[in-house]
Amino acid sequence: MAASQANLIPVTSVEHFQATLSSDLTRTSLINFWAPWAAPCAQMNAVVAELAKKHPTLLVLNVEAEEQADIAESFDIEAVPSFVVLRGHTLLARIAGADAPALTQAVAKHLAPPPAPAAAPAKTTAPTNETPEELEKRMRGLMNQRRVVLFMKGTPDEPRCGFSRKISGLLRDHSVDFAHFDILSDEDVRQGLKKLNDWPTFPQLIVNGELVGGLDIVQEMVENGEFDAVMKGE
Ligand SMILES: N[C@@H](CCC(=O)N[C@@H](CS)C(=O)NCC(=O)O)C(=O)O
Repeated sequence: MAASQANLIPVTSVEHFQATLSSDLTRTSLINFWAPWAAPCAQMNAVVAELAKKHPTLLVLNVEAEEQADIAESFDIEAVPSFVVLRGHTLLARIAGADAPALTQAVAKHLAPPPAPAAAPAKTTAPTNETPEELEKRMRGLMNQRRVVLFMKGTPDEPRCGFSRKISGLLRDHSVDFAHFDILSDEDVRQGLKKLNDWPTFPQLIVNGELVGGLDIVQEMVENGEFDAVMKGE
């Protein structure tokens, strides 16, 4: 992604990132975590470029999340696009997903003096009155909605994590008929499935209502020839 603005900088290394941030600790910065394969990132990169143009005092750092994995990890970035607003090294706001109005608002709010006290906003969880039993029943329903179900970040057309992108691509390449569920849309299911299936990460691939595994397991199954038999029940 080319930088067309002096205040819009593609980050090339951890050292570059730290040096650029540290050059003025009073400045408000917007960090844009993106990936070249994610369509929502292309839209948001355009929004970010507009924000850089509109606010010349804002420092905008574009970080390609998988290429600069150390930086992404240090901000606990779990999916792209994700954004962090900082003043110096102080975290002012996090925005997950392609939410242009929220991003625009956060930038406007934190550019305006006086600086708000540092606060990491809580992740959004849909309010729910579900009991643990009801949640388990709902999760089991989701796991059994089709023979093969993929719990992933984003959707097969718009994945929001490299692992989810690879596994959904692999299922499509092998013509597997599968349903999917975006766990970023439901924090209760996201945390609940980790416990129910005793598996700490996503993607989670379910066949006949049972966890088969994540990307590594499925890739192994392709390599050792078990994949088609398990996925298609051959
Ligand atoms: N090696 C794992 C990689 C999956 C992974 O590390 N996923 C992380 C990042 S996308 C995750 O789901 N973390 C827990 C979470 O975000 O709730 C696999 O084979 O699937």
